Amino acid sequence: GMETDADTFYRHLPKAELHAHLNGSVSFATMKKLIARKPHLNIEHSMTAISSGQRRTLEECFQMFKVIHQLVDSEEDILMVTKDVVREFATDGVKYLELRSTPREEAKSGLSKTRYVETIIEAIRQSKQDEVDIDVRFLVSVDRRNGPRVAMETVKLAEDFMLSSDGLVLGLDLSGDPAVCNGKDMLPALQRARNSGLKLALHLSEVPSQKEESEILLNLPPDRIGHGTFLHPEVGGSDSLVDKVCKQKIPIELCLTSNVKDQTVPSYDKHHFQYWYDRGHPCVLCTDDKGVFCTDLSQEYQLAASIFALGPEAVWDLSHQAVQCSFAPEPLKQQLKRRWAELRPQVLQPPPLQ
Ligand SMILES: CNc1ncnc2c1ncn2[C@@H]1O[C@H](COP(=O)(O)O)[C@@H](O)[C@H]1O
Ligand SMILES: [Zn+2]
Repeated sequence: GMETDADTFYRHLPKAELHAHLNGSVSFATMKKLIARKPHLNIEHSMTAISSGQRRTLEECFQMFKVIHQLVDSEEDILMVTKDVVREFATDGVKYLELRSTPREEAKSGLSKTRYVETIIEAIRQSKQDEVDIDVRFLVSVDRRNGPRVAMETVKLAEDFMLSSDGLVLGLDLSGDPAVCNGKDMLPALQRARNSGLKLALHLSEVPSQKEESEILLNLPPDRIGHGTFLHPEVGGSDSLVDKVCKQKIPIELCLTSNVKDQTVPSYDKHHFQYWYDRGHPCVLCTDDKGVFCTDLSQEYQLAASIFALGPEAVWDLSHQAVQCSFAPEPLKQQLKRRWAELRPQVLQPPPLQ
């Protein structure tokens, strides 16, 4: 449809995306190219994305990732997908992106976990060379489904890349189906990651009844929390969990459309953004899986503003705060903050039309 002034404001607003899973971020255009490469799989776009107004269960979402993984299973695919995703975030006005992905080995295409990460790093470098206007860093994901042994291997892989990637690999993400595997078993791997200087972004309390696990993981503590949907007492969490998060000022990555479409939150206006934002807690709006949930970061900011009645200044402060919550080293944070300051007058007080 037509772009309104509001659309323009949110697209021009400089943004930092801190919670984006690579294979969940594949756009419709890229999906078409992948499906054309592998017609024998008989995959249709409706099997990899939840269009507007539709909902699925979290379980169904994890089925979708399996389908997408069939389509993205070679070095060539990963290179294309990463470059496309980076370019799309840049087009949406994202100036800083922390991309995350689970290293996978694929016997069929001869892909190893090391090559998987190397290929993503190569795609990030190529995007920089092509002068795509965005700084990209990478977090290595641990899929809880694969258990503690693989988690430890993944941490070692992440450590190696942290030291050899010129600062592109900054941290570790714990994700995957929360119904599978107790996060407590991941503790040794996560502790090791933390001790070696990897930043930790952990999916926490994405579903109810993970109180005990969240208590334990919050003691690490993580550097950021993904979702945290069921941490507060009103939804079955506890004061003790909220206290831990608040006292340690652990930023929370909030993904509105993701949570509504996968039905962990009943509706946009009931989203826990409100709870944390009202307490002045650091909140970061993110997309989670822009491909699967058919959204982009501009849309997430626009939704939050309209549902929680945020004015332009408040929206600006949110996007500015996201830089502070990032894992970027201090000089890059300062550079990004200067960028934000330069763009501010154009975005908040656009010059009058000629
Ligand atoms: C919707 N809520 C969510 N909760 C937990 N984990 C999620 C997720 N969305 C995505 N992932 C994690 O990211 C993987 C896909 O990207 P990569 O292959 O790693 O790039 C999924 O398989 C899952 O492990
Ligand atoms: Zn996620």
